[in-house]
Amino acid sequence: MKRDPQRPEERPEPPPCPLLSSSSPSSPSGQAEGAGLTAPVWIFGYGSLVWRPGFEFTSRKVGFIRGYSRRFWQGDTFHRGSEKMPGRVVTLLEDCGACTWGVAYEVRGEQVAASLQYLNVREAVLGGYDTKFVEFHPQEKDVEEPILALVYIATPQNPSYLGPASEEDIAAQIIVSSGCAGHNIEYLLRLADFMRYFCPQAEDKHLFSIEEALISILPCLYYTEESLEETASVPQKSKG
Ligand SMILES: N[C@@H](CCC(=O)N[C@@H](CS)C(=O)NCC(=O)O)C(=O)O
Repeated sequence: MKRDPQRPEERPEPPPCPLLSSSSPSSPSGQAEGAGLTAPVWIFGYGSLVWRPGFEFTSRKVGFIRGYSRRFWQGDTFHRGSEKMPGRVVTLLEDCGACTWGVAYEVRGEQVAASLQYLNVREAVLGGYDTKFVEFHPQEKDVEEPILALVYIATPQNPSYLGPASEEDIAAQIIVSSGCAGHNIEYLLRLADFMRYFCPQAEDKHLFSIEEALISILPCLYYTEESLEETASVPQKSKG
């Protein structure tokens, strides 16, 4: 039977997450895990993880990673889309002059295995993301050294990768997509809101151009009370 990589149950097994060691209770890491002494792990989120981590964490910091740009270039047939209408979610594009802002979460003790097992399913198995380690730079200046963090990146080799498209086409695809986690519009707007409120100093032309394109297609999303009153006060053109 032809393998359909789009179907989650048929997706090729993702590479094992480096931190989910199959350590036995007798091995040092197994004993540490058993005693809840696992070393803390930092997980960097830059898409839905910034507003819906979905796992328990000890602390979190807003900040950025260097050398990557955020792009709505990953298809999604589960969380924010379907097999017939794949949604678009974000991944990272290697871009040596760029920074991507997001949130790093610190997990400790039993939170480590629980969060990594949860994310392995949500991101790797269902989302097509791989894992790698990056240097995270907290926004707070009291932390000098960057923090090593795990990040989930969807590479062009994964079967759901969609790659570049115009901001207008991406917005149009987002407007018609929804999945098990909700509408793709919510995914875009919550990420844009996160950036506006928590990283107002950061630029993200790609994200805000898509949001702008979406508003021009769906202005109702962004009418405020005042603008509706203004519109109402505009004298109606006489039908002639
Ligand atoms: N790995 C990125 C993107 C994560 C992401 O958006 N993954 C999708 C998987 S396709 C997801 O978890 N969606 C859940 C949701 O949309 O609520 C991050 O760190 O935030």
